[in-house]
Amino acid sequence: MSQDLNITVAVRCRGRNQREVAQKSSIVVTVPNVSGANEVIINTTGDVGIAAQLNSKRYTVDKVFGPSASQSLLFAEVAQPLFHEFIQGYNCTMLVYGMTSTGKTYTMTGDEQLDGNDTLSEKAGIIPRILFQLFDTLKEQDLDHIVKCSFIELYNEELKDLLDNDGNEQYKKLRIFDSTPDSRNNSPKLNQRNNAKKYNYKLRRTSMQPSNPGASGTYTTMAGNNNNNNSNNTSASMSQGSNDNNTIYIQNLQEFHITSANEGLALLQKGLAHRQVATTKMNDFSSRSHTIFTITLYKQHQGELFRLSKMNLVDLAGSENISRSGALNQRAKEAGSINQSLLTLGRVINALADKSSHVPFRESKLTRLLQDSLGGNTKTALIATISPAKATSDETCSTLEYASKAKNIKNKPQLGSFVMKDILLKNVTTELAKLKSDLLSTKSKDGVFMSQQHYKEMNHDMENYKTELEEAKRLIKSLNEKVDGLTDEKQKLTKSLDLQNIKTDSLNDSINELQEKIVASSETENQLNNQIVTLNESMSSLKNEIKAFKKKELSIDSRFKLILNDQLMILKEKFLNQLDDLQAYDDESFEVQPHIDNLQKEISSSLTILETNIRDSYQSCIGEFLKETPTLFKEVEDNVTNINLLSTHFYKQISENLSDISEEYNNLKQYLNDRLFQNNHEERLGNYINKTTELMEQSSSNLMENVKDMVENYLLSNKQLLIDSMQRSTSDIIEQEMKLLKPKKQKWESSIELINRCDSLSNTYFNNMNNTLDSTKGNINMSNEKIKKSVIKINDRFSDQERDERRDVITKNKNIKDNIKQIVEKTNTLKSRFDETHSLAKYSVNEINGLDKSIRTILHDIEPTTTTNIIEQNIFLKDNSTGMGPRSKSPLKISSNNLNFSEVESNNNGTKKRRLSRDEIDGFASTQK
Ligand SMILES: Nc1ncnc2c1ncn2[C@@H]1O[C@H](COP(=O)(O)OP(=O)(O)OP(=O)(O)O)[C@@H](O)[C@H]1O
Repeated sequence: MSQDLNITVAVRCRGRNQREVAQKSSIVVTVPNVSGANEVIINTTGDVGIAAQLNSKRYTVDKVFGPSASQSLLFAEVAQPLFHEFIQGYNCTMLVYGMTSTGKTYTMTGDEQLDGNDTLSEKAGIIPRILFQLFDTLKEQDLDHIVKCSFIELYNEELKDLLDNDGNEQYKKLRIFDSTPDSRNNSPKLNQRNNAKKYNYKLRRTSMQPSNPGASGTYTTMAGNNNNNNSNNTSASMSQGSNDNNTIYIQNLQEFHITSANEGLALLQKGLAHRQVATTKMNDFSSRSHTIFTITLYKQHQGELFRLSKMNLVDLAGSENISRSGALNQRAKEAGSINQSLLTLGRVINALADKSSHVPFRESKLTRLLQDSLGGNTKTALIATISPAKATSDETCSTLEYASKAKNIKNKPQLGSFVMKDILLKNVTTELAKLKSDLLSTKSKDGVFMSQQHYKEMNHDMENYKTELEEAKRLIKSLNEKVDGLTDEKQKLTKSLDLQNIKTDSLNDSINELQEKIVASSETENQLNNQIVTLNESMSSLKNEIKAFKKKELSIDSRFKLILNDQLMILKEKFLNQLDDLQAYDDESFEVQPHIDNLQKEISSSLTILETNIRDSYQSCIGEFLKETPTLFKEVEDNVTNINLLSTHFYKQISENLSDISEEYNNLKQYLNDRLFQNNHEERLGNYINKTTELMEQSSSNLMENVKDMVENYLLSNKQLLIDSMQRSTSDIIEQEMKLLKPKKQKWESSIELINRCDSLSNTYFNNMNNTLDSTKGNINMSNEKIKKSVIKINDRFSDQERDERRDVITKNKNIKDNIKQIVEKTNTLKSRFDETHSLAKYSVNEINGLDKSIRTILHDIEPTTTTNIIEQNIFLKDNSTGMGPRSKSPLKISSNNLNFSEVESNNNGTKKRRLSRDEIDGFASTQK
């Protein structure tokens, strides 16, 4: 007779997670740090002190575990006792229940991976630990045994075998059946089950093949207690509550025979991989389904007798507050389904706790599956997981409510049924034989040896497979066609992509070329700038040299003026003085004409040489100017021409490049329009590309236009700037120079006029002097004649004696003597004066030579420079054009041939000579200044 036993209820409270810490959600749950209490206190009011104690809610359970409770502690305290029952032959169920993200999966499964030494990690949950404990215990007990596993999922009220899938998504549909003994007897399905006729014939590649008995049967019970001891154990009825004979069966559920904990772990991992998990606001890996991992144990009891027991390990999906979890669409649907099934579970718990006459097991699949575990024949433990945070205190209260209620549920645990070894063996052998036979038949293709039912099922399966195969073939064909089409398209696209790549490459090349050209252009531009700088420097040096030249010119001018004026004045003064002296001897005459002629010649030749020298110096100076100026101007002109040429070349190159680019763009556009995406089904893409191309083209051409305009404007403005600045500076300089030169020229011209006037005055002076000398000579000759005639008369008058006497008389005649003496003295004085005049004239010639030398030195000092030549040439060229150029003949019209030093005022007698008045001399000097 079985004893009623309460469900064991434990509460596990984790620490606050990162989200709760981030939300600054305070801790409202009081639990021991590790374990040791059986009460959970929750203060939802926010009171402190005694008020808090009074107003807090208290929930009593069997065991309470705090945040520091380890997985091993939980296993030891809650799972291990139940495991012992299981190994004794009891059917056991362990459930984890609680709000989402409170640690249900962590508690039930935890870290299921093995470390390098094939041992479990500290974080391993209950299932891995049970598997290891089981095989360790079986090994210790050294009893014959068979262990099998199954893994089911309840997702959105749909049952799924998590171990069924073998790489494809086709799951066999699982169906729940429950039957009374009557229905079992009458049910064809039950008959099938009883006869162990239904097997899953799917061959397994691993050692974990579904094994008979029961394990591979189509019908599997959730509870191992089987009232029908004669059965082959593929069916097990389980007593539940008052209805002992109500049993749950799951059609098509597969069980896998395992021989080690590792194999069980592998199955667990495989099933978990297929479980519905999603990320929610509350949990990154939230389980969206309920799962049940079942371990079935056939353990040798006594002799040939084996005991069947089952351990159901249930990980429920978490209840969640949809508004808080932020679930939408699929997640919201899942949450609705989860909450619905949990609500039913809660009602079942309530009904069982309240010992209600009606327990709503059938209201959800979850409660139907757990029918035997809650109030049935199993030993059950429930672990309620909670969070300590205030944010979830409502859900925590609700969980604790159910947990404390569940504590009141009483089960009637029963030992599992016995199975005879021979039956087990027989079933296994039969199954093996069938499998072998099927295998052999298949291999030899000489027929089929199987039951009618099996054959029908096979046929049915075959038909299904055929249909599936046909569908698959059709699918493959259509997929192949699609693949072909896609391959063609891919090839076309690849080709066009290649072409496009080539075009892109060439475009890139063009762009690179253009960039190089732009770089070259910028270099040219730099060169131009440098040339402009050099030109500017030349201009400034030219200005400086012009300034220096002007200075020199001024100094030459002043020195020349000074020398010319002074020397000429001195010369004239001397001549005039001598003329005065000469005129003092009015009536005297002697032979001075040859000296005067010589002197005249010498002075004339000196003046001619002086004139020639001055003219030569001036002409050589001007010649230097004229020679050098064109060179510089030619250089400047060449530079400007070069700049022009370079600019034109650069502009031409840029224009060519721009037209190349524009052509490339046109080609690309043409190509994009004509060749790319011709397929109609790509129309939208084509339109889009065309639009994009147009936009690209538009923006590119805009860009190019901008660049072109910019470069063009830049070049033009540069060119214009250069020309303007050249023109401005040149014309400024020319203008300035012309302005400065104009008075100079006038002065030069006036000085030349003065020299000419001086020349004519000299000529007059010389003529006068000649005339004076001629008349003096005439007077002297006349005096001579008179003397001669007087002597002849005297001679004629007296004889020789008389002549002697007369001579004596004459000699004696003091007057005559004195007269002759006077005449001789005068003649000597005149002669000496002439000598003096001659030497003075010589001195004057020397002076003039000195003057000539000074002028030469001054002119030699002027080093004609290129820049002055430029300006001079420019000026003279300009003057030529305006009729202001240099005279073809020297302006110095000094004629030495007609050089006269005195002006003779010819009166009618031709004897009266006039001296130049002092006023005339002063007037001449002032004009010279
Ligand atoms: N006691 C604990 N100690 C350490 N970490 C824990 C504990 N409980 C839960 N966690 C961690 O909290 C996270 C959520 O846990 P878990 O996924 O097990 O919650 P759940 O209740 O199964 O949630 P859901 O119902 O959404 O599936 C996991 O990262 C888990 O490792």
